[in-house]
Amino acid sequence: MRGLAVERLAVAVRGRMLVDDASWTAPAGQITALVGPNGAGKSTMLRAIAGVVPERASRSGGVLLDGERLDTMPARERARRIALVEQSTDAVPQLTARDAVRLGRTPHHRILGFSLGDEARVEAALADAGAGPLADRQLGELSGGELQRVHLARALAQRPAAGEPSALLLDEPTNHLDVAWQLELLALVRRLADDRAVVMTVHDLALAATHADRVVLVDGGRVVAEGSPDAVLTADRIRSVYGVEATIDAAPDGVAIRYRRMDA
Ligand SMILES: Nc1ncnc2c1ncn2[C@@H]1O[C@H](COP(=O)(O)OP(=O)(O)OP(=O)(O)O)[C@@H](O)[C@H]1O
Repeated sequence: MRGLAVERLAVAVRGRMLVDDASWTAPAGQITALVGPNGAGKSTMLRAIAGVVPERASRSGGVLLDGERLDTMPARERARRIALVEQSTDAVPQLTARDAVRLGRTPHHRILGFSLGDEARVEAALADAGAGPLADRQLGELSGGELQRVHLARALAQRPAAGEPSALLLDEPTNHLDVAWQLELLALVRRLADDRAVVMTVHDLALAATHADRVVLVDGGRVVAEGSPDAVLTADRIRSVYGVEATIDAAPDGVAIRYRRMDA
């Protein structure tokens, strides 16, 4: 399969399973939404795929990109293929947005360092993520949504040349974004998914059902279901995983979901 395959991934800290025997796929050319309650293990899964695990954690299982094992690949090579955009990347406040995005090109540097081609990729990534006007601002003075766009630009700058297998992992990318920027971001993510696997964690199940091609539902570190949004996001599953009643309706431009408490 072209894309990402997660095979029996497990992450444990002091005997506690944060990710528990999780297997799922994210085909290239599609957007896969990773959904589940707070603490379900979504961020831990994305980080483990990118090769990052908590201190003193043990990890097992495999991750393949286009059939090639990522977990045994040298870190630099893996960093060229997998870009992870996190909710709260430890940003250096004095860095300008452009410099932060330049860091995304680091895994591609050869001995001579930054090339003109790298500069062009940085400017294009800033523009694609809607962060062009922010390029000379310092990270410490940006709003949450502005910072989110800079993080996305950095991941875009990191991606390899077209045609090379790659995956983009986005942890709550719509967080902090106003509605207009959410739609911009989702359109951009759709374009990026054209030739790569894109995985995004989201809490908004209607957004996942409307914009993702596939949904992976996790709970307690385990995969509860995976497949098309309408197969995975049923009222029964939402009740058993989130403990709320849901009414799911087809809307002209996607899916609308209303929630109420079980005892209401
Ligand atoms: N460094 C760590 N050490 C120990 N436990 C951790 C660590 N990081 C996360 N956890 C625990 O792992 C579990 C999964 O956390 P994770 O952040 O992956 O969940 P999530 O699904 O992304 O949640 P949310 O929707 O709230 O962001 C949680 O119980 C969390 O407390």
